[in-house]
Amino acid sequence: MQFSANLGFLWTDLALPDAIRAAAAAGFDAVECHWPYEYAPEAIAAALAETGLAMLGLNTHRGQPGENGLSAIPGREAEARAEIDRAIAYARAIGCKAVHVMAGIAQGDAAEVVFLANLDYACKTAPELTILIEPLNNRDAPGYFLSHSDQAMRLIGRAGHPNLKLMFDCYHLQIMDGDLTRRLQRMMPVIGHVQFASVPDRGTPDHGELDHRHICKVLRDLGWVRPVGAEYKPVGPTGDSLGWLPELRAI
Ligand SMILES: O=C(O)[C@@H](O)C(=O)CO
Ligand SMILES: [Mg+2]
Repeated sequence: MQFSANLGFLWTDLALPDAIRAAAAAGFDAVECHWPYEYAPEAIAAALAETGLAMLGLNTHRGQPGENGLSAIPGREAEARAEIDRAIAYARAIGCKAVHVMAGIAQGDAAEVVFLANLDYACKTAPELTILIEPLNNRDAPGYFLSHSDQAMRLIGRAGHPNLKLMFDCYHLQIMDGDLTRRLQRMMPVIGHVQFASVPDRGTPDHGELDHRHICKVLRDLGWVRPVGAEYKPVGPTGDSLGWLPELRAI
């Protein structure tokens, strides 16, 4: 298996270009991030070129403090699309192939209509990119519009864009939906990226209620060859948290 270091959680003590270098030195196959916007894209592109790593994904901006994205919020369409444009431009500038469009805190039919319209805009604006949507668990992200994988599947079906995919984060989906083996098998055709962390503490993928060796074997048997996102919160220095990597890499 191959792994991508999620630099939203790993090496957060370092500036993003140095975090990319640290991930390369630790043996990761790729990197991904959340919100890189405080860094000039040239600095990120240079670190990626220097290390040979790809940046697999980045997120649209969350909005004001306390917000968690704008794309499903009625009345905020102009801001949401400006953030989609900004994320797409940034992704293009650094050669990143996926943008996670964050829905925001909203509920109901009007939110769904707005989210679908904004996803349509993102998919048409950047047909060469993968546009990701990610169900988040409602303990960490109360009120977030998208919290179940079946809900995401319905939205992807209704949107009808081949570049709209599911971010299958095993951590969130174990909390919200469970049955991850069958869910991975069933949803594989529309999965654009996979992430994981232990449940319930969002720590290293070597303890807790999820067996990550099993998850990796399921992914391997389904023909998944892309790096899986290590999106966990290390307790101490990131470099001291990588004991899981050799065993899962050997699967
Ligand atoms: O799981 C997460 O929290 C992230 O993948 C994300 O993009 C939203 O914060
Ligand atoms: Mg995630």
